[in-house]
Amino acid sequence: MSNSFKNPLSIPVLGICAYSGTGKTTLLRQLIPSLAEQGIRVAVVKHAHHDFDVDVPGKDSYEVRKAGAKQVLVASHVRWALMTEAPCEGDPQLTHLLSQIEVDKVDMVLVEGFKKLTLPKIELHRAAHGQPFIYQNDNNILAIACCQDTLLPQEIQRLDLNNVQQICDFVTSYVNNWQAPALKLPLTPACGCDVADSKSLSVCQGVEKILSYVEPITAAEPVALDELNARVLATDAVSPVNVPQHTNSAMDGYAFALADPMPERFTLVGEVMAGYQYAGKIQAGQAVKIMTGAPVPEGADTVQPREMAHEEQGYVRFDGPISLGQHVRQAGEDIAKGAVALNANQRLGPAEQGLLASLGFAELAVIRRPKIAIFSTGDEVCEPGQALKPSCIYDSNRFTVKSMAKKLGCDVIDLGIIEDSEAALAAALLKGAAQADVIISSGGVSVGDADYIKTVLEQVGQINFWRINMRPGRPLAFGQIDNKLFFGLPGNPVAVMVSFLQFVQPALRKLAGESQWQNRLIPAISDVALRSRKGRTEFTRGIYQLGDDGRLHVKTTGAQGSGMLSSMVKGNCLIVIDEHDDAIEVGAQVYIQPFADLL
Ligand SMILES: Nc1nc2c(c(=O)[nH]1)N[C@H]1C(S)=C(S)[C@@H](COP(=O)(O)OP(=O)(O)OC[C@H]3O[C@@H](n4cnc5c(N)ncnc54)[C@H](O)[C@@H]3O)O[C@H]1N2
Ligand code: MOO
Repeated sequence: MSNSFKNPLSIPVLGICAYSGTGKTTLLRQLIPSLAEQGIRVAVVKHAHHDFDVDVPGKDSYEVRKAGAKQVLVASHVRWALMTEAPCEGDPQLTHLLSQIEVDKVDMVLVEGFKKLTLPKIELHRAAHGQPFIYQNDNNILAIACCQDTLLPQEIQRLDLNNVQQICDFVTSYVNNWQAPALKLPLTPACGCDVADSKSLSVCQGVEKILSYVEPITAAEPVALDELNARVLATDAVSPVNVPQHTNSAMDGYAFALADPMPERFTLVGEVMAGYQYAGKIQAGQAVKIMTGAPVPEGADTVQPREMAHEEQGYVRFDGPISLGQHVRQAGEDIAKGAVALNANQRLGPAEQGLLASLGFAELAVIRRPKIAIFSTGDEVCEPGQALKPSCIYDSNRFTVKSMAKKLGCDVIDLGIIEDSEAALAAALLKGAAQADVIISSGGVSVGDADYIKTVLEQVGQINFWRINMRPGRPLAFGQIDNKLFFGLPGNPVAVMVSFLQFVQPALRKLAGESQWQNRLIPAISDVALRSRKGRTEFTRGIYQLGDDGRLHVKTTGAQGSGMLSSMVKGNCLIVIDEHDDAIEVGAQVYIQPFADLL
């Protein structure tokens, strides 16, 4: 039986497998120097029996470990070793062990043992030992090193067990031809939408289909600078001025013309404050006292900060090295007059507002806000603030959806809770279509008896009911009512938010005129083992933080029920488990979508 293995490193990993006594260590001792001659620096991971020890009783490192230290790092100027007490059931995890290797110090890893893992291997075989071949039950064997008289099928690459140079050439060629697998990001066509079967769609197929129906709004309106947050620019913002307007000083100090050789001291001829200008021209050997932001006078090209200068009786002397142009901000160095400061179709936030203010804009043309009509369905759903009826729940979906839509700069029309009746639903859908660009409902898209929405939707528009290969958020209805977009999100509160983030968000951004937007994916190290199912993208709520190793680490928020909104509150990201993965081991890389963009 073989266990799946994914190389977490950016260098090749090659196994050497054999029954014990075949001569693995003897071969490694000869192979490693031969590889070194080829310029290949080798790391070795060796599986050992359970009570192995690298230390000797009596040594300080041994004694402190025996005293209970979970890790002991012993180091000299030539070598260091980290000993970690890590009792675990079964074999140690090779992926985790490999992540300890410093890939900038070696070119490949040879792995001895771990023969059940699906890593590429060379099998060592000695017929005289009477053991069976490993390759017959392991299709990861690249070559067999055996004695000359051993019979092997033609199709197997044969190596001479007693010819180290030949084995070295094979390994060298393997290393030289090895290519790191192409980066497969989840949620992109490259991730292999092929996994989806004919009855269901992968997440990227769903997004692609939805976006093909979205026509960006082009209508624009002038909006005051103060109100531009979350709006999308309708036209390029061309700078009417240079920023900064004048070449000015970045320090409180002295402005002068750099000379070679430098005079011993400069004659102080004046002082210039921010907001004022020095009227004259600076001559060789002269300096003016200058404040941060004040225009550098004509003739001066360099500023020395006050801390590096000594002023006495009308003169100034400078300490330390001085370079031409230091502490001088050139006119237009941030944004030049006539340059495009912000492109059309860019979403504006605080930084963009500040930049537009710095150019003197008081208002700008932006795309009109998309109008979104939102309602919840279900007789069990109650309005917050009212007494909760027996067997009912408060409506949370309308509030998460409204809030996310508002953050995306949409105008929200709240159609309330619609009872489970065909007439009420039809009326709500038609009202939404008459007033809004997009209608979003939640609930009633699965297969429950009271899911009237399906029948009604078939009457009022062209709606598709999809099964998306994802969790949470499997059922999704999408279509058009009177040329307005309709999203029927699933009822479960976490499923609503995840479906909104994956499907509604890109649609609303495109509708609002925003171009080139993509959900952000950031690599992080998983501190926990994660499970999924091949063919399904899993959106696990996670908490990411910077680890002590300076890398981003993530763990789950705990229980992941699709009705548990607390998981969205505790979390700061979704951990996206690709549809090709069914298991993520501790220490493996995963991708996360931080909530920072929207939640
Ligand atoms: N036999 C099957 N049952 C279910 C399937 C399935 O494939 N076969 N899919 C499950 C999945 S996955 C989801 S998600 C839900 C989606 O069902 P609906 O969209 O029809 O939603 P409802 O049944 O109306 O509600 C599901 C759940 O969510 C609660 N809910 C509904 N609206 C709100 C709201 N506004 N605020 C808070 N909570 C709400 C509702 O009470 C239910 O508990 O179907 C599964 N079942
Ligand atoms: O969409 Mo459902 O259970 O996947 O929440």
